[in-house]
Amino acid sequence: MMDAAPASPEETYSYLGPAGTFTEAALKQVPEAAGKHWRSVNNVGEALADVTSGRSIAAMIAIENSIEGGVSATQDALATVPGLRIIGEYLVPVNFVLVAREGTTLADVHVVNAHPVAYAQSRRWLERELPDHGHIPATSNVQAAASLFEGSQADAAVAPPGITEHLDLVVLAHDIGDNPNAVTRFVLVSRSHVLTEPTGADKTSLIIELPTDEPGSLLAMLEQFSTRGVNLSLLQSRPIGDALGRYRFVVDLDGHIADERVADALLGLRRTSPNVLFLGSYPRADRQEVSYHSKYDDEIFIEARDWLRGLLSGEPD
Ligand SMILES: O=C(O)C(=O)C[C@]1(C(=O)O)C=C[C@@H](O)C=C1
Repeated sequence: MMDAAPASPEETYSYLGPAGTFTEAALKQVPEAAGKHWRSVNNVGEALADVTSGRSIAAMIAIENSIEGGVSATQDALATVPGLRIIGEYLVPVNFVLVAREGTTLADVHVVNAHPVAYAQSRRWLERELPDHGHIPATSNVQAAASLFEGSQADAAVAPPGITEHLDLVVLAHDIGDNPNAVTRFVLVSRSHVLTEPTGADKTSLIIELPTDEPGSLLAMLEQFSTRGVNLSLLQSRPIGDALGRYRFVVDLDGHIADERVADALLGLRRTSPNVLFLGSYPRADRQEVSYHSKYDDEIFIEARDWLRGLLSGEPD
């Protein structure tokens, strides 16, 4: 299965590796990926480039952590790399251990290797137990640990609990994450433009730019959702990067683009925002059915449209 080349692009899934990362744990939740070739890559950009170049059918990437918030590298890549669609969402509980080479004790640890998102989630423990430690960033949690064998300056690494199944390391401390209930949300990204079927328990992801220097434009954007009874589960701003004070908004909403209330909100956004990027509608990881007021049912929108069409074609009302 994993890393057993050669494999056709249709049979290949890219993920942040090497084996043992939380990203790999997320990919294990995808039934269609079972038994296929899993290509280990070093960063989100490489994973998405695999998809856009046709090297892989899909890539699994981390998009949000319950402690650290949105993964900015992922949000920025999705905003700028054209032709991508999110086709699935997966949740992985994240928990960390501090590992070192055989013979190391906690008193020997002065420098720690860690993925930046993992480091941010273990910061309180590290500052308490190793107050003068230095930090070397790693491309993934497993790579942080692997680099202890590759001449790294670090004495220890922050890694997933299963790391000792892959590498010959000792655990210096268990459960060093600042929050035992931390969860990372992953998305499966494909270049397919085929929409996933609505399930009634869906999420839609958008990236929206606002008109520059227009007072109230953020409120106008939010009204597109509130007037159609559409609930948002994520609203985050990210700098566009071309000038100070210019932001784009990353939005996740409850519902599918095939739902009338969501489609109507999208039409409103398209009219009022200079740039709306549709990243996809896909089943929610928790499979929880989306609830909304009955006045936003599909039939209500369809009836209103039929009424207008009738008026335009001269039918009696
Ligand atoms: O390094 C890993 O194990 C990953 O899967 C990456 C990643 C991330 O990019 O956020 C995933 C989950 C954790 O929150 C920390 C790191």
